This record gives sequence, C-alpha cells and structure tokens, in this order.
Amino acid sequence: MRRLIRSFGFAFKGLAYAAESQPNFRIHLVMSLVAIALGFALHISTAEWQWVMLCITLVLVTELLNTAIETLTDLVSPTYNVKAGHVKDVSAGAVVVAAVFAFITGMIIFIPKLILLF
Ligand SMILES: Nc1ncnc2c1ncn2[C@@H]1O[C@H](COP(=O)(O)OP(=O)(O)OP(=O)(O)O)[C@@H](O)[C@H]1O
Repeated sequence: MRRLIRSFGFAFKGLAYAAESQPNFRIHLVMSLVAIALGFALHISTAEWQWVMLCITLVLVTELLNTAIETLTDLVSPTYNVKAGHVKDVSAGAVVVAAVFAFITGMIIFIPKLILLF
C-alpha cells in the first residue's frame, strides 16, 4: 500500500513538472476546464460527455508523452542532431493530431447548442 502511494506521488510530481514547464500543457488544461464548463452550461448528454472526456484525456496524455519525449531527447542529444529533431517533431505532431480531433469533436457537440441559444 505504501509503495502504491509512493508511485502516485511520483506520477503527481510528473504532472506538476509538465504543468510548470510546459505552457502548452497549461493551455490545454484551461481549454479542458472551458469544455467542462460548457458541458454543464449547455446540458450535454451522457454520450456527449464521454466524447468530451475522451478528447480531454487524449490531448493531455499526448501532451504529457510529448513532454517526456522532449525531456529525454534533450538528455540524450543536448547538441544539434537531425534525428533528435525528427523525434521532437513527430512527438509534437501527435499532440496536433489529438488537438485537431478534440477541436472538431468540440465543434460538433457545442456549435449546434450555441446556435440554438441565439
Ligand atoms: N537537439 C536537437 N537537434 C535537432 N533539432 C532540434 C533539437 N532540439 C530541438 N530541435 C528542433 O527544434 C524544435 C523545437 O524544439 P524545442 O525543444 O524548443 O521544443 P519546443 O517546440 O519548445 O516544445 P514545447 O514548446 O512543446 O516545449 C524541435 O521540434 C526540433 O525540430
């Protein structure tokens, strides 16, 4: 049990490191809170909540993995290296793919409800 609590402690340390060091991670956290607030305000359905939560999870997880990959790349290749550049670019590409998916899903769920309000 003590080991489990210790592991959670390390995981939260990782989350705190990403939040402190990565402006993009902070932006995605704020966007996630905005999506959750909109979800409550617009009374979205259970199925829509599942899509919203999937998008939030996907974006935050890819952002965390991107941070880990960037940190590891800087560790193993502190000087310029073409392959290190590719590693970082591909990793950043994964975040963009997740963010585009989240943006499109958000539009599909929220735009019709926002239009009905006006
Ligand atoms: N060691 C390296 N060798 C070659 N190219 C690199 C190297 N480090 C960074 N790059 C190039 O510079 C780009 C930006 O790298 P950087 O480490 O600044 O990440 P970043 O854009 O600041 O990421 P984030 O904003 O998510 O923290 C990389 O995507 C890559 O193309």
